[in-house]
Amino acid sequence: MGEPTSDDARYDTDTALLGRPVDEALADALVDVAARVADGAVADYIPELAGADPGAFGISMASVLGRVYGAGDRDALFTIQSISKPFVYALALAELGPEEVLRHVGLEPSGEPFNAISLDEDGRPANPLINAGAIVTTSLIPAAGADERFARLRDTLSRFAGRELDLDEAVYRSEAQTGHRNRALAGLTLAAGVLGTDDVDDATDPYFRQCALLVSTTDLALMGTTLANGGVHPLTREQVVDEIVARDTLSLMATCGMYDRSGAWIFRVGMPAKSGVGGGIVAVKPGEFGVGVFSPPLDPAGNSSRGVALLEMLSARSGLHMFDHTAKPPSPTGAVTVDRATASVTIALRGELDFLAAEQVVHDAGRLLEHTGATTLGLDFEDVTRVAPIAERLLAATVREADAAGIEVRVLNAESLELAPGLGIRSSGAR
Ligand SMILES: NC(=O)CC[C@H](N)C(=O)O
Repeated sequence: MGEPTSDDARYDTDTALLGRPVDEALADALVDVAARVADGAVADYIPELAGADPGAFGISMASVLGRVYGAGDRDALFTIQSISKPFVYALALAELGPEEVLRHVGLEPSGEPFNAISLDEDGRPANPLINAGAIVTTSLIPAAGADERFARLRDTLSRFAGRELDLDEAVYRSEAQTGHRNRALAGLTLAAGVLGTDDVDDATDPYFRQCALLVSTTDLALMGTTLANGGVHPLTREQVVDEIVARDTLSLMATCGMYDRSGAWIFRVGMPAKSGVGGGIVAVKPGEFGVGVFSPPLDPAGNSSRGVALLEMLSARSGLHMFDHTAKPPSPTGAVTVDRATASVTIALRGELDFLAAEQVVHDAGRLLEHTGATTLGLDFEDVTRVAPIAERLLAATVREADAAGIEVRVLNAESLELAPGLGIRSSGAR
């Protein structure tokens, strides 16, 4: 094993200097919200949930670099409930592809409660995050029967969390005995021809069990971080789902994750999220971190009252909204080398090249060529971490323009970036 490094700092931060200020900020936020918000009621339509401690309150946060922070009841276990839905949807997308999944369940916010009888004009539930759509999604997971289907779901949710998740047998049984409405929703979707199995129990039984998996806020934070990190778990480093599947899942969470409060949620908090009637919420800051919160009393929409208030406050205080204005990024143009003897100029590029960065590079290159009279332009990609497709197209078009104007462009050190050869940016090899 050797000395622990930041890469295996599991469930801990690597230094007190880094860990304490974040933990303290989260603890302060809990105290603030606990003093202000006391409304809501613990879910009791699943009898076994009624016994939850209404005072339990916890939060965890995990960055894509694998550092984990938290405060309050961060280790308490509760059932994941509907927070399982986006992760099962991710598995369905990965297994069947978006087109096939879309034939069975839609992409539209329903504006209705989580347990609504929802079928669109094609007989599909509005989206995979309300019960009807989630039950259909579960039914699509290829398996020989309910047991195998649940084993696959549990395995996937466990990979997202980075540890083996256990089942709360009592909550599962309690919902299986009383979940008549969910069985009815499954029956309706079977009649509409969109359920993936012709046995209703083969859909609802694994669904009830996926909802009864036990998680802590830390598990939720890490599950969210895996989505934030392009599908790669920040600690196990496992690619749980493809980048595009993670993106698709976050899209649904942004539009449908909080049921008929999804509009207000994205307006106020501005993060893709998913709630569950166990009192948990997961929220994601793409590219940065995941947050898990837990407080059992629910608002009328079935979202944790304190959880919603806490995330609203953190978003406002810390500027976490996905549509916050971002400042101009640092210049993508680093060191410039001019070689008068060979009439060449070389620009060292750096960071992630998005449209704005590519625009800047093209602008800077044009100016340099004008001022120096150089006829060869070197673009050195050594310190570039990624080239967005739109940036690649802009650069490729510029290379063609330059070529027509008699300027030779040399692309250096771009081997690891997998630039599309057809676009005309080809590496001339190392310097
Ligand atoms: N909103 C939820 O968390 C609902 C999940 C719960 N298992 C149900 O189907 O009713």
